[in-house]
Amino acid sequence: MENDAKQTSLYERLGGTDGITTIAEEVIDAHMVNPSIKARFLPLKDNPEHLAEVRKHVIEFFIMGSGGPQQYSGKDMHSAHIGMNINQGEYMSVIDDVMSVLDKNNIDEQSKKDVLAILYSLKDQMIGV
Ligand code: HEM
Repeated sequence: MENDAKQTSLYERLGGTDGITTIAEEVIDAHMVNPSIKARFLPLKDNPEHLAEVRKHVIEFFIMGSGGPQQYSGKDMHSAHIGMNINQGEYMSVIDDVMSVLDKNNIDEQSKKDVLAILYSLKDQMIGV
């Protein structure tokens, strides 16, 4: 019973801090080469300090959002994406990249569904804002 998926936090199922750090890094790397959204992310490479900060925030966000022991120190999702006028297609591309990286890291189906539900719940904070 203790090892039942429902008893294990999403944070643990994603591999804890080390696993989530890898996942978050790979998601950002995937965005940088995804033809539909790379134009949004490639400019971050011009400012490595800022990119390092964004990477740190994305890692913290995943850890905190999955129930792990991490305070998120970045902007709220509306403030982080305001003025970008992100559309549905771009939002789906981000989700696609996340799901591919979860597959690559052998994350189970239930955990993928849990991540999808969290990302979906944030949709209105970043689309068209
Ligand atoms: C559910 C989906 C998403 C989540 C959870 C998410 C999460 C985040 C987080 C945590 C940050 C860091 C904020 C900070 O440093 O304070 C960030 C930044 C950013 N996001 Fe998203 N994001 C999502 C969707 C998108 C989409 C669809 C796009 C555009 C295609 C996008 C483009 C960006 C960019 C360009 C930045 C860097 C902003 C900056 O330079 O400060 N995000 N996102």
